Amino acid sequence: MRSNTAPCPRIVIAGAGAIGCFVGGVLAHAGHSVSFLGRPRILDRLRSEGLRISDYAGLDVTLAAHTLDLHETPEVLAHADVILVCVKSKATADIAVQIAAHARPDAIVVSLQNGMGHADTLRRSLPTYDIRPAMVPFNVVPMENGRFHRSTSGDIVIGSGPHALGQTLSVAGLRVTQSNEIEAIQWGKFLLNLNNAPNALSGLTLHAQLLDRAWRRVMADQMTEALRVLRAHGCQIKPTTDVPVGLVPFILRLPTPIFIRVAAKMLTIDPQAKTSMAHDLWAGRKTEIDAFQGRIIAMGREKSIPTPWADALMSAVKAAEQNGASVHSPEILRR
Ligand SMILES: NC(=O)C1=CN([C@@H]2O[C@H](COP(=O)(O)OP(=O)(O)OC[C@H]3O[C@@H](n4cnc5c(N)ncnc54)[C@H](OP(=O)(O)O)[C@@H]3O)[C@@H](O)[C@H]2O)C=CC1
Ligand SMILES: CC(C)(CO)C(=O)C(=O)O
Repeated sequence: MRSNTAPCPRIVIAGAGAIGCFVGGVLAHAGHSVSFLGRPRILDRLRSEGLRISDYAGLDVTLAAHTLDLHETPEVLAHADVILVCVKSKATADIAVQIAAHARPDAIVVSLQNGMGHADTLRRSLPTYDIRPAMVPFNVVPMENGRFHRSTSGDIVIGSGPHALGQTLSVAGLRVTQSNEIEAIQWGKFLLNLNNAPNALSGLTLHAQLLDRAWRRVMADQMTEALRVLRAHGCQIKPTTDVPVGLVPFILRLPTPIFIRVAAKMLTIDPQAKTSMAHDLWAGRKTEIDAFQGRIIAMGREKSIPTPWADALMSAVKAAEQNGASVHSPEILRR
């Protein structure tokens, strides 16, 4: 970034989808200069309807179409002080090449993606850039007519670095903090993302899935399996909530009436929320399963730890990607 104190950096959203449109919309609404790089599928809707951003706390704003700076080609990256990478895991290497081709060398590149290792992928093409991994704790639901609704709470955390970027990006409706422990924080979120696959296969909203004990047991069992693998690798894990990670599987296995009382905070989700993988799978798009269960399978192999849950969920999601999504029961996955 040109200056440590640049009051209003130019921000480019690299990948205008659910997270990119919501975060970019909130920043633009707060007065930041924001450009959106995305696909016609999304941008055409924004051109005709504007960008509507809403959240669980009552935010509901439409940014008029003529105020939006929308781009389908990467030349816009040349104007960025800050690039927020909001593409899915598999698109990271491609966007890194585009950033390398167009962005200024002093642009700060922040990965707002789920999964581990995206900062490293970006660094391979951008070895001299200030690259910041980040963790987005909340869910954004892409809705009809160019509306993006944030359905859960939490602050974005970005890795510490030379600029007080968290402060710059914090605006009304969106708090961004910085941390020296970003990798541990990302592992904490990674554990939650292991539920993206069961949620997608269940066909349920997150709220309905959490109220179903059989699905909660699936979540608990695969989290226990993943914790064994991550601990064998010595990974530091910081939970995204006040509950220690080791306790979460126990809480998930509780009978539903007790779970509802103990985990009231976990159930504070808007009724329409589904994971990003659910949206992809049911729209016939490829998912991020390789970055989630795929990672556990690979890490398990390295330590000769069997990962039957990750294997089963991987197979079910790959089959659904190939043959079309269908509603699964928790019992089918248990076989
Ligand atoms: N949705 C959510 O609630 C949350 C998502 N995340 C994470 O954030 C990341 C983004 O997720 P999400 O917003 O849901 O994803 P989306 O698929 O909704 O948005 C990404 C968009 O970027 C586009 N894109 C990909 N490559 C390029 C490119 N080179 N140039 C222009 N546009 C491009 C994609 O198009 P195309 O599909 O054609 O490639 C897509 O429209 C993921 O890692 C996800 O796990 C994190 C927290 C919550
Ligand atoms: C739902 C949430 C916030 C956690 O699993 C998410 O990260 C996603 O939808 O990808």
